[in-house]
Amino acid sequence: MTKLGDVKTISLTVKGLDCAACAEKIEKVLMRHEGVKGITVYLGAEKADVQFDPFLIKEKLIIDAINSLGYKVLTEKEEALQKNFLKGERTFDLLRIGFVFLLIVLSLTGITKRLSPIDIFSIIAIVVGGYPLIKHAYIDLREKAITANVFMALGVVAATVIGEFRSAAIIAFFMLISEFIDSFTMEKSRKAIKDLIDMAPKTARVKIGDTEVEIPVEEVKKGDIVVVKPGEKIPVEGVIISGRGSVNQATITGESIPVEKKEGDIVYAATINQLGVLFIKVTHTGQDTTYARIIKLVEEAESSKAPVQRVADKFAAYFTPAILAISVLTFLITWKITNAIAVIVVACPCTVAIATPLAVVASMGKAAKRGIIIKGGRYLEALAKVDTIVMDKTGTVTMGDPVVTNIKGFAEHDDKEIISYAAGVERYSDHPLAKAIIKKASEMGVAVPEPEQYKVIPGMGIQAVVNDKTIIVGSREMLRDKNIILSEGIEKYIIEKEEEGKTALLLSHDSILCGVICVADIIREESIEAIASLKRLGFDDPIMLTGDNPRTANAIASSLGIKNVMAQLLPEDKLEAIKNLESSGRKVLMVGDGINDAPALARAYVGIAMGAVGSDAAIEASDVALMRDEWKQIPEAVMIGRKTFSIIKQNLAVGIIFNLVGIALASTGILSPAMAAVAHVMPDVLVFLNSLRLLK
Ligand SMILES: Nc1ncnc2c1ncn2[C@@H]1O[C@H](COP(=O)(O)OP(=O)(O)OP(=O)(O)O)[C@@H](O)[C@H]1O
Ligand SMILES: [Zn+2]
Repeated sequence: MTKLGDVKTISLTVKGLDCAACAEKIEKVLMRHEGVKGITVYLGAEKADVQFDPFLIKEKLIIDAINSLGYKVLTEKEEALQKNFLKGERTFDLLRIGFVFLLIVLSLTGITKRLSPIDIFSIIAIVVGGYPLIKHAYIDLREKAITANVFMALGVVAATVIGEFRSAAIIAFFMLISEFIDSFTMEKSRKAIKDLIDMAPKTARVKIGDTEVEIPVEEVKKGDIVVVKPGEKIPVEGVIISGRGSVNQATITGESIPVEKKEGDIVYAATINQLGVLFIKVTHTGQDTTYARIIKLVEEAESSKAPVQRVADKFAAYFTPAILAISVLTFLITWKITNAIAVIVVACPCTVAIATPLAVVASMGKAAKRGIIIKGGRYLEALAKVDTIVMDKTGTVTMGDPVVTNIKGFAEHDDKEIISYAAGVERYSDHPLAKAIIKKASEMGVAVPEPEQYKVIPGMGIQAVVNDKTIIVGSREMLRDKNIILSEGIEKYIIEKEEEGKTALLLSHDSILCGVICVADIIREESIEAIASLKRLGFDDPIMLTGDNPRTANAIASSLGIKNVMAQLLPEDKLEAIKNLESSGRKVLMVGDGINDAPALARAYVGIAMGAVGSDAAIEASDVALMRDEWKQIPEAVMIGRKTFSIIKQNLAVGIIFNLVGIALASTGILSPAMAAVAHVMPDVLVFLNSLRLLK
């Protein structure tokens, strides 16, 4: 039973959304209904998520409300038929345009001047062509919205009233074309996102007893065993329990060089098994798979508007009343109704409205296909504006998979003893340094004792009781707090190792220093190249942040060509460092692995997480998630941002200049209403062609 106050969410597929104005209209109208709690419209995904109280309003009423605005909400069944449906609608549109065109040609070839067959043809054209315009205008007016539709209808009606039948027919014709282009362009820019969705597998072959049954992918449950043969798409996310394969993960990472997968490895939905037979135990299905979440992120990303779009929306809001005023003024000054009609006809708020979403949707889809998930239009714009690169050390410029390189025992402790105590202390730690020590212990065949009274000091080390001794493992700072003084010889040894880029961990028991363990992490080769290309993009002074000591940090930084290092930072200091940079006016692009630098990633102007595939936390914390663990995607993401933003600016300029020039020419009578209608279509086409460059 539903009761008052319950909130339910439905996700509707809505057809006919052409520009930001549509989204706003739906949001405004629906919110007026009692019981509707919230609504988000995703233009590119053609979706609306509606939160409502089922006690107060029925689902059907919400759908009807959207339909009554002239859109079409698809039921699941209709959605399945969507493609054919769309095709049908398109041919119908084309037929209508063709028909009106024919009538105009006929009327233009007429010889006689009297209201005769020619004008009658024109009038038929006006009725057929004008009908959808007038219908849309009526719907908008009923909602008290003065939109482009209203203008167009006004133009057609006004021209008809003063007996300019041919002009009216031509206006109707070009308005139809303009609407057609708008819907077509939005659809084209959605292509990259659509491609992603289309790649989702539909069926899975599940092993039941000794037989294999092919079932729809929605019916696969967690724990099922799915069989995937060579050349087949992997339908689910899971772990390989037997078999080996060569898997193309391009759908997720954008990288089409296949990855070798064996027992125990994770495979992702929508990737392709090129070689070998795989038996996969399902861990994630449906909306929980990495693939489904990537799609959802990209779809929802649009609701985060680029700031430049807010400016455009504002412009569009003032634009309409301004045009009406100019049109009236034109009439009052020139006393020519045709000039006033031309003004209304040439004015085109749609170009300004679609300029940004067109570019944003195209770029996000394109980037997603390459394994770069950008979580919103505003991050595309932010990527174009960042001026400072900050990166984390461990796991970001290094592999995050350190190994123990040296062990040195003092005061009669041998290597095995040192590593055994250290491993005991680190036994339950997730820190990469801890993993290195535990791995070394097992390589040396040393047992890992059980720690007690375990105390972690973040960014410093760990203290624990092992075999009745109080042991500390950690940085120099950790020991300094305990008043443990290092001899000159030990100090020299540590400095030497640190200058080689190794991290020295000190081990003490009962306030006596008894050993040093050196750990080294491998630098990612491609980070050197990527940092060099970032410098070419104008990021002259990249900054490295680390909790490690300054000597080790500097050794690593200098091999990357980085001069600016902030070392010995506690986790909260990293956040502070980003805050300080931003308050000094810098726009920071932070690169991290999303594991222990999530707050800094979230705080930065743009946070990019490396190797986010398989790490929910990293995808969550970042603004841009890289599905491939590759540095070269960072300059690529910056380039995508810059290119998109410059195309948006060009689009807006085209829209604004065309309108200004067009209105000037129309009000002075240089553009006739018919010519104005032709001119109206041009900026849309230009903006469309310009945005298509992003899909390349
Ligand atoms: N579990 C641990 N065992 C031993 N030493 C530790 C441990 N955790 C931290 N330390 C010491 O504290 C220092 C800083 O650790 P922190 O976790 O802040 O940075 P990190 O992950 O090593 O490097 P980065 O900041 O570049 O990611 C380490 O270099 C190490 O000396
Ligand atoms: Zn000792």
